[in-house]
Amino acid sequence: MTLSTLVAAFWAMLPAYLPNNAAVLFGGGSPIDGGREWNGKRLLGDGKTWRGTAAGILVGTLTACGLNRVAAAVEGRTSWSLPRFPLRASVALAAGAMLGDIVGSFLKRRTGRTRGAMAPGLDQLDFVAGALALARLVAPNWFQKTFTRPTVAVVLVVTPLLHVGTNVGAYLLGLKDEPW
Ligand SMILES: CC(C)=CCC/C(C)=C/CC/C(C)=C/CC/C(C)=C/COC[C@@H](COP(=O)(O)O)OC/C=C(\C)CC/C=C(\C)CC/C=C(\C)CCC=C(C)C
Ligand SMILES: Nc1ccn([C@@H]2O[C@H](COP(=O)(O)OP(=O)(O)OP(=O)(O)O)[C@@H](O)[C@H]2O)c(=O)n1
Ligand SMILES: [Mg+2]
Repeated sequence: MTLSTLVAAFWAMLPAYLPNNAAVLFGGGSPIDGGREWNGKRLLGDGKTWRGTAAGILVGTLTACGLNRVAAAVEGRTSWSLPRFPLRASVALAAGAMLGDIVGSFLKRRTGRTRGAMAPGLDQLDFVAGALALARLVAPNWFQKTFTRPTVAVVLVVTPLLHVGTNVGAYLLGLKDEPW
């Protein structure tokens, strides 16, 4: 795991990382499932809101646009490979992260976990699966160039660490009711 692969993986994943942070900061309001239940359990729960999802997609897409400008500004001055994000890849990473997180919540409700309950592994990787799957679907050539096997391996190892770290950080700052 070289530093260059670490940087490329983190860079490529930022448009999928920051949507989760944005949803924490700007989320709330009407739940996506409208309070609907299935077999006596909520479809998604109050933790998945329209505002949080929209904020996440917007912030993730804007993050990718900003990273493209940073990459252009430092081009030639760094040996690191800083991927550029086509618009459809940007939106796919951000929307896929939100969609993956929503599917994670759907599965958590089906297993009887209440909103905010811990689901180790699922909590840390549901949004990664959604982001990578949607990006691969809508921008296959870009995806293949950007998410090489080593990069995906780094993403799968490093993301849970970052996820736990930022959740604990947000909990300590009073931004989340639980540190996961
Ligand atoms: C990484 C380690 C070991 C320690 C990190 C400590 C740290 C960075 C604490 C910051 C906490 C904080 C206040 C962050 C601000 C954003 C925020 C409100 C985070 C809360 O979100 C937590 C969580 C929500 O996801 P969930 O709904 O699925 O539970 O976020 C999940 C984390 C990820 C999706 C992956 C990790 C995310 C990042 C590395 C992005 C963090 C980026 C920033 C804190 C801003 C820095 C910006 C750039 C461009 C580097
Ligand atoms: N699509 C989303 C995702 C997250 N959030 C906000 O971000 C917080 C943290 O997200 P997460 O940990 O994924 O939700 P939980 O509250 O833990 O709910 P669940 O058990 O369904 O994961 C949520 O409580 C909610 O306030 C939101 O509004 N909309
Ligand atoms: Mg949670």
